[in-house]
Amino acid sequence: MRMTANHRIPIAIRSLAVLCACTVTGLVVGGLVAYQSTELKLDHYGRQLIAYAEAYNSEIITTLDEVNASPHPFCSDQDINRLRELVYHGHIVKEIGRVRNNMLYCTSVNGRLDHPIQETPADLVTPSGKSIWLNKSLYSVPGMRGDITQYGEADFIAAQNAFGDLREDPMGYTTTLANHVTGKVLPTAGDPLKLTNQEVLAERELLRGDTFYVARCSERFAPCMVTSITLHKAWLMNSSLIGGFALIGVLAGVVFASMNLLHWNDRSLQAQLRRALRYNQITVVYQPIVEIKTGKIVGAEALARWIDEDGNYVRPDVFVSAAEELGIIGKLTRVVLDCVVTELGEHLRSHPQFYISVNIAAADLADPQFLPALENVLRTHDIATRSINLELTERSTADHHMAISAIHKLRERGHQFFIDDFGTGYSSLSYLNQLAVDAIKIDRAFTDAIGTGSLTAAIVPQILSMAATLGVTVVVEGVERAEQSAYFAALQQHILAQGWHFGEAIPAKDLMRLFESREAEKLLA
Ligand SMILES: Nc1nc2c(ncn2[C@@H]2O[C@H](COP(=O)(O)O[C@H]3[C@@H](O)[C@H](n4cnc5c(=O)[nH]c(N)nc54)O[C@@H]3COP(=O)(O)O)[C@@H](O)[C@H]2O)c(=O)[nH]1
Repeated sequence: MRMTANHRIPIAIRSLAVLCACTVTGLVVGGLVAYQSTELKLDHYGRQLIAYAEAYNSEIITTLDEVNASPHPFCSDQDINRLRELVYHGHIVKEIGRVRNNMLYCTSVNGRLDHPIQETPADLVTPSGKSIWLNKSLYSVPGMRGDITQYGEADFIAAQNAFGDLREDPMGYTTTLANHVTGKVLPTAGDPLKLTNQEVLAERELLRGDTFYVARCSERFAPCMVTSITLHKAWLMNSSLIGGFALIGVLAGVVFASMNLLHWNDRSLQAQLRRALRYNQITVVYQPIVEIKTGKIVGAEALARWIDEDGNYVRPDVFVSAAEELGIIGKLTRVVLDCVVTELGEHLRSHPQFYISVNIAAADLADPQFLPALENVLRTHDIATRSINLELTERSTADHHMAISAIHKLRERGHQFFIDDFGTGYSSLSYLNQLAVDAIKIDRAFTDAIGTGSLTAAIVPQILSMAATLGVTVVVEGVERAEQSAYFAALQQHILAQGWHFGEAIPAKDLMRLFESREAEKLLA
C-alpha cells in the first residue's frame, strides 16, 4: 500500500471538499440570516403601515362622530360650514357629505344639492356598522374616484394617496380591507393580492412564486396590510450580508483545508502513526502458541503490523515505542483488540479452549478506562474473558504496586495474564510470586543460548524450576530450530512455545486454516 502520489489525490480532493463544504455552509447560513432579516423588515414595515392605517381610521371615525354630533340642523348653512372646517383641519379627508335614508343631501364641496342622490349598496360593511365603498366615482368632482366611509348621517371621502408616503423602495405593499366576521378581504391599493383571504386574515408569511409576503391585520379596525418583496430585490438588498457569510465560509474553508493539508503533509513517524490509528491502517497477525510436546495449537499472540504512508514496513518495536512516547499506546491496544474480536470472534466463540494473547502496556494498566473498554468490547462480541490473555513485558511491571493490583483485577475477571520477555527485566522470585500471573514467556535470548554452554543458557533450568515451584506455566519464545524444541520437549514440565519453528505470525484466516488442519491431522492420527 504505497501512499505517495496516489495518496495525495484524495488529500487534495478532501481539502477541496472541505473548502466547498465551508463555502456552501457560509452561503446557507448567509441565506438563512438574510431570510430572517427580510422577514423582520417586512414584519416591521407591515406593522408601521398598520399603525398608520389605524391613525387614518381614527381620523375617519373622529370626523364622522363630529359630523353626526353636529348641533346644527341637517344640511343647514352652519352644518355645511362645519363640514368645510373639518375638511380644512383634516389630514386625509377630502370631502364630507351628509346622508339620510341612503340619500346624499349636501357635501362640503357642493353645499346643498338641488336633487338628493341615492346611494348604491356598500362594498363592505364592517362589524362596527360602517359602510365602505372602494374606488367609487365621486359626484362632487366628476371624473375622480375615491374611497368612501359612511356612518350614521355622515360620509367621508379620503385622499387616494393617503399611504403614498409609505411606499418604500424596494419593499412593496398592498392595503386591504378585511371584514373579520365574514372573512371578506378587499384589495384597495398596491400590487394585486396573491394571498387568499384566509392567509391574509391568518397574518401569514408566505413565499408565492418569486415573491415573499407578510400579512398583518389591525386588531382594532378593518385594514390589513400585505407587505412583499421579490426574491430578486431581497437578494440585492442582502447581497452584502450573504456575500459576507460566504466569505467567512471561504476563509474558514481555506483554514480547514490548509490544516488538512498540513495534517496530511506532516510525514513524521509520529504524525503518520496518529493517522494510522485514526484511519485503521494498523493490521494484526497472529503467531501460533503450541504445546511443545504435541505441537497442538492452543492459542496465538496478536502482533500489530503497520505499513506507513510511504509504503514502508515499520517494525512493531519502533512504532510501539513511538506510541508509548506519544501517549497513544492505549489506542493501539484498542485497535488490536477490535481486530482480534472482529477477525477471530467466531473462532473464539466456537473454540472456548483457544485463546488470543494481546500485548498491553503499562499505560493500559494505569488507565481506569482500560478495563471497562475491554469488558465492553468482549460483551459486545459475546466473547469469554478466558479467550483473551493479556501480555505485559516484565519491564512494564516496574511500578510494583500498580501492576499487582491491576493484574489481580484482570485475573479476577477471568483473563489469563502472561509476563512477556521474562528474564530481561527486574523480576525477583518473590516479586513474581506477588504478581501472581498465569504464565511467563521466557525471552528469546535464553532460547538462542540453548546448547551454547553460556551463562545465559545455564539460567534456563533455574527459571523453569522457579516457574514449577510457583505453579506458573512457561511459554518459550523464539524457538527457531528443531534442537531448541527438542530440548524443551524432553523436559517433564508442561511447556508451551512460540517461534518460527512452529509458525510465523500470519493473518487471521490463515491461522484458522492452520488450526483446523492440525485438528484434522490429530483426528486421523
Ligand atoms: N504493546 C504492544 N506491543 C506489540 C504489539 N505488537 C507487537 N508488539 C511488540 O513489538 C515487539 C516486536 O514484535 P514483532 O516484531 O511482531 O516480533 C514478534 C515476533 O514476530 C517475533 N518472533 C516470533 N518468533 C520468532 C522467532 O522464532 N525468531 C525471532 N527472531 N523472532 C520471532 O517476536 C516478537 C514477539 O515477541 P513477544 O511479544 O515478546 O512474544 C514485541 O515485543 C511485541 O510484543 C501490540 O499490539 N502491542
